[in-house]
Amino acid sequence: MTAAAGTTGTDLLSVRDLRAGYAGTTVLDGVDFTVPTGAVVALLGRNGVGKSTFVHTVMGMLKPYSGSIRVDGRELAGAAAHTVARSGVAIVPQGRRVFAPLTVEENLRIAARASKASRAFRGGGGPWTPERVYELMPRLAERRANRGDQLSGGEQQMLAIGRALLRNPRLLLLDEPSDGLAPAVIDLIAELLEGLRGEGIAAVLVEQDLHLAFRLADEVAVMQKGRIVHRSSTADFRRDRARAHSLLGVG
Ligand SMILES: Nc1ncnc2c1ncn2[C@@H]1O[C@H](COP(=O)(O)OP(=O)(O)OP(=O)(O)O)[C@@H](O)[C@H]1O
Repeated sequence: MTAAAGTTGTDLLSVRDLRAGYAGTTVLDGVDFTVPTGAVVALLGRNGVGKSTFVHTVMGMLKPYSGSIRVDGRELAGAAAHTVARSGVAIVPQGRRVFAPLTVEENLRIAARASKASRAFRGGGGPWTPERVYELMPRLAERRANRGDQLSGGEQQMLAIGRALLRNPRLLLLDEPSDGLAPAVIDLIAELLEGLRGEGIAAVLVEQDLHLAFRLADEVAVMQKGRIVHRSSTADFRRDRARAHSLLGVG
């Protein structure tokens, strides 16, 4: 992932005037959002403003009422999740959601099979395989015979990231990877995600942990009531503490 703030490259993800919600209620109320190719954009905001709803809608897990979602120029609003996945988008869902009764190895093999069946690899540091995931995360290699529900929260998060990588994504949607993890474990996850920067994978990082967001993101966007109300480089956002406080209620 290369530094992106201020770059003039094309946007890998371009979302315009996106409206979505549940059973007729409006949660996303005209979201405009972009991710430059290879960049990491943190999506911040207080609880309940619609961040998870946004990533679910981009992933095709929730159909939007209206608006545009383009990945590499291709319109995907309303497309099914498997079609979005074929376009190179993968999600690491909040709460991890690994297959609890299956081993680490089985979780990874299933993800690898689904990926192989659906599409070809498209660039970067070679296709992801379970072996490559183990190289990146030796902890998972040690636990390969353990069931999903026998893993620690941090190991489950690694497994969820590994499963997403096996989709060979160009764009990762990370929904609160720090959720429920101890600070030392968050640090491990941060190191892992930093290690991916060389792969050229772009990311939307939904995070409540500002330290983690600032450490990983090139740019910051803030959502309030289903709209993006602020966008800047991470460096500018960090400098303007008063603004961060007014937008997020933190100092
Ligand atoms: N499956 C659902 N059905 C109905 N309403 C939902 C559903 N999921 C979320 N909502 C509602 O949509 C709104 C936005 O929720 P969402 O989870 O997207 O917010 P968020 O910014 O990700 O919050 P958090 O940081 O707490 O996860 C909330 O009012 C929530 O109650």
